[in-house]
Amino acid sequence: MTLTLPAVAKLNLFLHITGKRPDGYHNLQTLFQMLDTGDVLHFTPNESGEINLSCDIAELAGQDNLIYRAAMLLKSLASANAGCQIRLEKHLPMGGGLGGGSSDAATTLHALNLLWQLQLTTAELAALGLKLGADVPVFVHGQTAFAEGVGEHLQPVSLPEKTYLVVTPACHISTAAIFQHPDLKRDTPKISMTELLSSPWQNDCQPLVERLYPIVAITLQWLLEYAPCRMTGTGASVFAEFPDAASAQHALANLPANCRGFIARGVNRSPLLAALTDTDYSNLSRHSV
Ligand SMILES: C[C@@](CO)(OP(=O)(O)O)[C@H](O)COP(=O)(O)OP(=O)(O)OC[C@H]1O[C@@H](n2ccc(N)nc2=O)[C@H](O)[C@@H]1O
Ligand SMILES: Nc1ncnc2c1ncn2[C@@H]1O[C@H](COP(=O)(O)OP(=O)(O)O)[C@@H](O)[C@H]1O
Repeated sequence: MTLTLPAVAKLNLFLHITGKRPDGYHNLQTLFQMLDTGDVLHFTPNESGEINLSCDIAELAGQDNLIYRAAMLLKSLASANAGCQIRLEKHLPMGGGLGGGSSDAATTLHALNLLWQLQLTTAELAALGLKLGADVPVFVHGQTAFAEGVGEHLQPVSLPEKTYLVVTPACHISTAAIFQHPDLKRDTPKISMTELLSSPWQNDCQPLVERLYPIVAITLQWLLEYAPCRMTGTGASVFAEFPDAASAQHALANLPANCRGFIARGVNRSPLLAALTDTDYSNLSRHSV
């Protein structure tokens, strides 16, 4: 049998950097919006004791993929012959501030927890996920949430479910390079979630990224013709909220040549969480190998 599960994207509706920790990581206050769109992963368990990852994009099939690394974290808790063939259908732009790699890792943790009958709780999976990346826990929990710390202290938030146009200009931005940059604004005062939710939303990385990557600034100027817009994460993707899919489609039809774009709906509960809670997987492992 094969278990197929989604791994959706996120937007940072706002992203404030409130300080730098002694270990070099930064404390954030951010609002993670789950989208209904993303990658798809297929898990076929076996008793080979091996993890095999395949993907049409050859560079993603290696052992540095977050999917492989997530599987190896669980492998150390499973029986020696626990194995799995994993196929990644990659749809999300990579390195675009949409969290695609982190989301793939979170879906992998849930899938193998089920298939190998490890019975880890969501909180335990999130703690394991944090070893892989600051963005992994929010995808493990699968809820639109306000986050603090490096993104691991999460408080679910219920937002109106809006339509977004997400646009990714053709440039690759390293998250680490933005966080290391001396000009990054990293002293935004920490304020309460209630105050944040009712203040204008901004991304502290955006001014620096716009300066270092003019294509991001140009893309934001283009999108601003249609709706107020912002950058997600450390970029390069930008997004705007639209009243309906038709108006988002109108902007998408005029996308600049050097950009990719897609329309997605914001959701309070990710499709992964919906699949995990709405499906009865209790018989899964008996039929799985
Ligand atoms: C900034 C955010 C906002 O959602 O998004 P992205 O643009 O990457 O999607 C995330 O916090 C990114 O999370 P993630 O992409 O998992 O980052 P990680 O792999 O943990 O870290 C990459 C590098 O960024 C820096 N880093 C990351 C997170 C953080 N809170 N402080 C940091 O200083 C560190 O230098 C780290 O070595
Ligand atoms: N499953 C994966 N999907 C995408 N990228 C991955 C994956 N595993 C590792 N990576 C690496 O992580 C980097 C950041 O990926 P991604 O999560 O898409 O971006 P971001 O953190 O900006 O949202 C990629 O450039 C790629 O080298």
